[in-house]
Amino acid sequence: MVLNELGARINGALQALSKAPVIDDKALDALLREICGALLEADVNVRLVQQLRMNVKKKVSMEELASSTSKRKVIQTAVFEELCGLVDPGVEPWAPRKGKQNIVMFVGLQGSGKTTSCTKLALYYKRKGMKVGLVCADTFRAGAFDQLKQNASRAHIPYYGSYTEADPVQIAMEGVSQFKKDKFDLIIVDTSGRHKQEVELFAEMEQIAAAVKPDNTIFVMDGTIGQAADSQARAFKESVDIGSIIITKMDGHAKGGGAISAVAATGSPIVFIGTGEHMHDLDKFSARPFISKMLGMGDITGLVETVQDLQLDKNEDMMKNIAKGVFTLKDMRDQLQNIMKMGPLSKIMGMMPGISPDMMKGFDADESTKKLRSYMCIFDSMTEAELTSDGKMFDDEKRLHRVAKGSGVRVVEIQALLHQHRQFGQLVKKMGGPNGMLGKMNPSAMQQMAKNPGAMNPAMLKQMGGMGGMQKMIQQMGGMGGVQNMMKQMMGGGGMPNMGSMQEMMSQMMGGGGMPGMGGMPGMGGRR
Ligand SMILES: Nc1nc2c(ncn2[C@@H]2O[C@H](COP(=O)(O)OP(=O)(O)OP(=O)(O)O)[C@@H](O)[C@H]2O)c(=O)[nH]1
Repeated sequence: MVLNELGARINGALQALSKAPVIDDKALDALLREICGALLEADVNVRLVQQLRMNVKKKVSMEELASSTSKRKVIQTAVFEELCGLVDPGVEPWAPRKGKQNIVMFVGLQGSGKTTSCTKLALYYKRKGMKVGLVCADTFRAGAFDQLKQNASRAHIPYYGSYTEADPVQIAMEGVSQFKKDKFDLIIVDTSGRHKQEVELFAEMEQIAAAVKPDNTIFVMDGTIGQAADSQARAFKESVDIGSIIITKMDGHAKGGGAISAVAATGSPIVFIGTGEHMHDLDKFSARPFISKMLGMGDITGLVETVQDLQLDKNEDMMKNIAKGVFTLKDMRDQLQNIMKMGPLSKIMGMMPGISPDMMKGFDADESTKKLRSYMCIFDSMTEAELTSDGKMFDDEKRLHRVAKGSGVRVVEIQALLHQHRQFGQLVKKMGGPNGMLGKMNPSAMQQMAKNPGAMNPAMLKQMGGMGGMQKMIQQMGGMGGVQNMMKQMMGGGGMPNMGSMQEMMSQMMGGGGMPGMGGMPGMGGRR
C-alpha cells in the first residue's frame, strides 16, 4: 500500500472511532486492527507494528480513563504519537552551519539516487544562501561524472571531477581541498555505489571518509525496496558512521513504509525524502510534520519554513503598498514570483492542512506553473510606468498589442491577467487603507511578522486546538469545493470569488492573526 493510501486508511479508522457510539476495548481493538493491517500492507516492519499496538494499548487504559475524559482524543493522540515514534529515532539531525566549512559525504547502493540527491541537497542549501560545491568521487560507474556535471550545471552549482584520474580517494581529496581554498560553506562528496553490499564498496567508502573527514555521512536509500531496507540500512551503519539518511523515490506510488520504519530502527534520523526526479523534489523530513501530512493534516512547519525562505522582509515596498490599499501590477508580479520561488505548486498545496494527497488528484500543477510563467513574460514586456500603475493604462489598446507582441502571448491572455489584477486590487483596497483590516495593523508589527514568521508558531499551533481543531479545519476545507477549484480561483480562470473561505481558513490556522509572511498575498492576510 502506498503512503497516501496508508494515511487515508489510518485517518478513516480514526474518523470511524469519532463516530462510534461507545468507546470501549472492542472499539480500540478494531481501530488497532485496521491501523496495524494498513501499516503491514505498506511494508512497515512487523516488529515495529506489534510494538505500536502494544504501546497504544498501554497508553490507553479504558478503566483508568475517567468517564468525563475524552477517550477519543486520548486514543487519537496516542496513535499519532506512536506513528511519529515509528519514524523518529529521537536524534537531533546534523545540519551544516554557516561560517564553517561543512563536508558531507554521500553513500549508498548503485541506482539508489545518490547523485540526484547530491544535487538536490546542494540546491536546497544554495537557496538558503550557502556557497555549495559538488565533488564527484564516483569512478566506478562510467558516466557518473557526466551526470553530476549535467545536474550541477543546470542548478548553477560549481562541481569538481576528473575524466582521467581513476582513484576516487585522490579526486575526493583534491575536490574538497579546492573548494575549501575557495571558502565554500558546504562541500558535498558523491561516492560510487555497487549493485549490492560488497566488501570493495565498504572499503572504498572507508578510505574516502578517512581522506576527507566528513562532518556528516548521508546514506541514500531507495524507498521502494520494501522490507529489505532493514538489513541494508544496518549493513551500511555497521561499516561507516552514518549520520543521516535520505530516502529516495518516495513519489506517490512508493510503498515507503519499509524504508522509513527500518531506518528509524537503526537510530539515524531521516533528514530528507526524494519525491521525484526533478531538482526541487526533495522534502525536508521531520517525524511529526511527515505523519501529519500523511494523515492529510498538512505540514505547517514546512509551510512556515518555505515562507521564511522567501525573505519577505526584503519586500517592504509591497507590504507598505498593501497596507495603504494600493496594489500595482508590479506588486502582483512580485507576489506571483514569490509563489513560484516556493517550489512546485503541488508541493505547497500538500503542506496545507486539510489537503490530502488524494484531494490533489486532478489538479494540474504543471498547467498552473505554465500559466505563471506566461504571466512573467507579460510583466517583463511592460514598462516601469506600466508596472507601477493600477493597470488602467491598458485601456489603451495600443499598449495591449505592444505587450502581446513583446511577450509572445495573445491579447486575451493579457486581458485575463489584468482582470485578475483588478480583482486582487479590489480585495487589497477593501483590506488595506486606513479603515481596512490591514490598515488597522501596525506597520512595524507587520514587518516584524514577515521577518520572523516562525515566532508565530507556538501560538498558532495552540490555536489549532490539536486534533479537534484540525478536523474542523478539514471540514472547512471540504466546503471549499476541492483543491482544483481553489487553485482555479487563486491562479485565474474565474478570478478569486471565494477567497473568503481561504482567508477564513488561514485566519483559523493562525488564530485570527492571519498567515504571517503571507500578509502580502491578497486574500490571505489575517484579520486583526
Ligand atoms: N522518481 C524518482 N526517481 C529518482 C529519485 N531520486 C533519484 N531518482 C532516479 O533514480 C535513478 C538513479 O539515480 P542516480 O542518482 O543516478 O543514482 P546513484 O545512486 O547516483 O547511482 P550510482 O551513481 O550508479 O551509484 C535516476 O533515474 C534518477 O532520476 C526520486 O526521488 N524519485
